[in-house]
Amino acid sequence: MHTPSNPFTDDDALHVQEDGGLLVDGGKITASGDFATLRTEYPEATITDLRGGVLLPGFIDTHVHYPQVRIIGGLGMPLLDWLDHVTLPEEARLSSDTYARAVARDFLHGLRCNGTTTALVFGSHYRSAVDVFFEEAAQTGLRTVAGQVVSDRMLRDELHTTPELAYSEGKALIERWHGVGRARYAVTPRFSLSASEGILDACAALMHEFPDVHFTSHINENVREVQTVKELFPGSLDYLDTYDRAGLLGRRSVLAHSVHTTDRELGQMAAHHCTAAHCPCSNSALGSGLFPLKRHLNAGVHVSMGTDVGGGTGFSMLKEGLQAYFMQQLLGEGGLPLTPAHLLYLSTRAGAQALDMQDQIGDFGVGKAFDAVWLRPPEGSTLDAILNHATSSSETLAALFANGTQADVARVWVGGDEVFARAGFKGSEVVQKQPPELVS
Ligand SMILES: O=c1[nH]c(=O)c2nc[nH]c2[nH]1
Ligand SMILES: [Zn+2]
Repeated sequence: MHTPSNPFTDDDALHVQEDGGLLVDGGKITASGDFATLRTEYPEATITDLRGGVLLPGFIDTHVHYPQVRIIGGLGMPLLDWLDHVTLPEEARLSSDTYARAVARDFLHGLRCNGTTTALVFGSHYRSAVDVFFEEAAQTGLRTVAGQVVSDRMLRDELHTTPELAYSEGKALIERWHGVGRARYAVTPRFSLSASEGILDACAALMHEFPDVHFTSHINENVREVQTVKELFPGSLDYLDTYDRAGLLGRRSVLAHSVHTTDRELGQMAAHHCTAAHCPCSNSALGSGLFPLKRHLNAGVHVSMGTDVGGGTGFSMLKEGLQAYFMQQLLGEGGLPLTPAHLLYLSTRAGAQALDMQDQIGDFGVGKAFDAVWLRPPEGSTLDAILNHATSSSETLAALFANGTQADVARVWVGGDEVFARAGFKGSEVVQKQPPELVS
């Protein structure tokens, strides 16, 4: 199942192939269709038999923090208290490269064992911890867009930098990592609350010098945060304007949360072709608010989804999709009822568009990389029972979002390379050189 078009504008966006096949060559999809037909057309192809499960495009998480994997679950606080008491003390520990490497491994494992194949990752405030992250990411084969987080006020001294250092360290990281293997760079001021105009200008200088890097930050997440930003930037029209004036907004800009965004800001986000990364579990856990999805879409703002680990509650994009659905239900008249096709789109293709990678990933179209997650619930599990009795593909997809967890992720590929296999599903036992006799 995949969504090669946008279900918010196309009622037939969900494509389902029962007993389908994908021909993969050099990591890319070169043909697709009915399995029996493909088997006749390509008799020499090695077959990976994925019956008994559902194959989806790999999930694309467009907002997630690498230093926060070990503090997931700090419930009971609003954003600014949670940052002070839980998050920033942990982020300061990444001054140690040894600690940072262990955290990076935990983080990357969390992504791939949940079926996430591409992520836009908030890095560390420490340059060396960002190097460590990219080194470890290269080992896993995941696609990562990541950057050094920069701030020069309101956090803790050891996490602050200067505009000059932000520029020089950012430049060195871009030159070392951007476009190397599956890594890309994102210029990442933490949020305007912790950034002077000088830091935002340093970020803009990097983006001017390297026009194909990405930009990401937070926006309009929490009412107290929004008020403080207003006081800190008296010359700006609103929160978005603090980034806009610095020249940071464009097609590759992803702004996380956007819960309390005004109509003026939405109009400007659309005009700049920015993406809002909706993080429903984080918004629920930190009590930030209910994301106005309908207003974003009506204004023409592109929306993707992120887990926001560790404000969010885990790496599962299935859980995130379900929470997005819940929040729209809770909004009543103001909400947008979401179908399983919307949830799949938000978890996959919408993320590819946010990263301007829609020509390479996000669906199973011919020419795309084979980035995929095979969901196969353990035999005897509740989800297994539900899927065995589902009467339509839409029911199957809804059940995956409502019940699916990490335990249901059996195999994951990026560019045709297997990056995760659950115990018992390691490649060789289901790959056969000769086509098996089909068993109905
Ligand atoms: O959810 C969030 N997590 C963070 O780490 C953060 N920093 C600034 N604003 C933030 N919001
Ligand atoms: Zn965040």
